[in-house]
Amino acid sequence: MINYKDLGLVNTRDMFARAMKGGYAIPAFNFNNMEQLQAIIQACAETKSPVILQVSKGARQYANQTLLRYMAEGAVEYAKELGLKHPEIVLHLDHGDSFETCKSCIDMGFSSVMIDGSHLPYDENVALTKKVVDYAHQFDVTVEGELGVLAGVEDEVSSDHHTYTRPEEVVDFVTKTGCDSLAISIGTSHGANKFKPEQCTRDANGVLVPPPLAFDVLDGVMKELPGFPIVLHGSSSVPQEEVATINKYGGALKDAIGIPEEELRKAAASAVCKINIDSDSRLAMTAAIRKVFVEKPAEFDPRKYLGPARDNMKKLYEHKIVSVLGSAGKLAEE
Ligand SMILES: O=C(CO)COP(=O)(O)O
Ligand SMILES: O=C[C@H](O)COP(=O)(O)O
Ligand SMILES: [Zn+2]
Ligand SMILES: [Zn+2]
Repeated sequence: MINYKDLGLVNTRDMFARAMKGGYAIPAFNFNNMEQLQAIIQACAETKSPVILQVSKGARQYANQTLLRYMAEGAVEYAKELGLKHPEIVLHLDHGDSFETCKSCIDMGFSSVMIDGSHLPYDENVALTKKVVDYAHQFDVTVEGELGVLAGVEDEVSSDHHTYTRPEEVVDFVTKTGCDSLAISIGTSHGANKFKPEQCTRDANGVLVPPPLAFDVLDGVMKELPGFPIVLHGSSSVPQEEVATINKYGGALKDAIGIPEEELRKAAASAVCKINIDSDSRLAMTAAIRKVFVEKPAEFDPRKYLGPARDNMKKLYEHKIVSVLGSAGKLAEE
């Protein structure tokens, strides 16, 4: 049993309270490998931003959960080396799928967990989330629950149909479970193809324009739960210049489209305190690597393509922090 506080990590409580007051959101970036983690920490150190490092089930399988945990511990020291006296780094389990997974993360030093019972019948979601909260809170670990189903991977019935969060359920859910934040569904989804072309319109230049998010649902939730931290999953913007680079250098991404950054700015200014971004980092990494492979086909030192990939991800993370989420300069102590 290791407590995250001994690793220099923090939970989300204070971070979210400040983000709520200040009208900005904390970036939640997924990481699976060293270059991604370096890019995240470099971006946070330069912008003096708090950050949530997310580990998914897929990341645990790919990289090993113990190794990722030690990498996050190392990230605290790395952030200090880069000049932050008091880094604020959360190590968070993304989409925890069982009590056992959440417990094992808490026991090895995670400071925050998501228990995703959104696909379960309501009462089962409540019971599972409460069980995780009761365990987590003994160690001051914060818990994110979820109500509503995101389109796509979370929605196994059909990807056409998604279920927005029902504002009339949120007070009951939060009261019964004691969760610290709530992920909601208002039209975002995971991956780089968030909308079908037929759901979109086209602007004067023929560029796809996605349908707007359901801000009325977010408003409804905020009315029911004033001051409660809300989380948005599936919030990559799918930068079209990265998509174009990937396709120029041999990729085959079709109809890739994300959430316009203007909508994320609006969400960040509201009760949305955590914005999850993974796909954009994957696109930035892939674009940079493809470019090197095509332009320098004789290169075989991985540092020569993973280095540019890291730089491109760092640029993306900084952009999100500074120009979209507004978390730059928001550390509690300098
Ligand atoms: O929600 C996410 C991780 O939980 C990531 O969403 P994106 O696929 O939009 O980056
Ligand atoms: O929620 C999804 C995240 O982007 C993690 O994705 P993954 O399950 O492929 O690691
Ligand atoms: Zn979910
Ligand atoms: Zn997610």
